[in-house]
Amino acid sequence: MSISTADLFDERGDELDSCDLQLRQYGGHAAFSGPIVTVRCHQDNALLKAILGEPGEGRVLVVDGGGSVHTALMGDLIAGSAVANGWAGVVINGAVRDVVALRELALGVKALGSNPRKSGKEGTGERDVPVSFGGITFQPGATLYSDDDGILVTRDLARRA
Ligand SMILES: O=C([O-])CC(=O)C(=O)O
Repeated sequence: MSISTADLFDERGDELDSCDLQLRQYGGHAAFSGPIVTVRCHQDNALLKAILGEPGEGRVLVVDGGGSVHTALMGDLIAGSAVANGWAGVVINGAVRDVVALRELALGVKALGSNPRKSGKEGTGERDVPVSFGGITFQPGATLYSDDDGILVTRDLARRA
């Protein structure tokens, strides 16, 4: 991504929502952007793993883990599969693990924190639904822009009409 989120907001702020949640950078790409895919899951990462095993086509997976940092929703193996499948980034309202390895990957990764404890593998959760955290809603298909300053998303077009 060539333009910073701050410059983008100055240019197009009326079309963008900014996420208030202060997520940390864990990936090798500090700046990333792309169309949003969503998943909601609580301490269970089977669905997230399946999605990141699909072709990413430059998209960004937004994961609403309900703010739980009790278990890690993604580690270096799942993140490595995201890189191999062409995902631009993963934004997690929850925790990651293998943080040293994540830093080396060609992927944007933002999360609340880290925890070495693994997640369940039951496949509970929902995909392709709007998810909300940090005071904004992430709609599947909207565009997300992320860098060291924060995260912007294009606003739901239906809501603006
Ligand atoms: O398998 C998991 O639960 C997450 C993980 O550690 C990885 O992606 O490497």
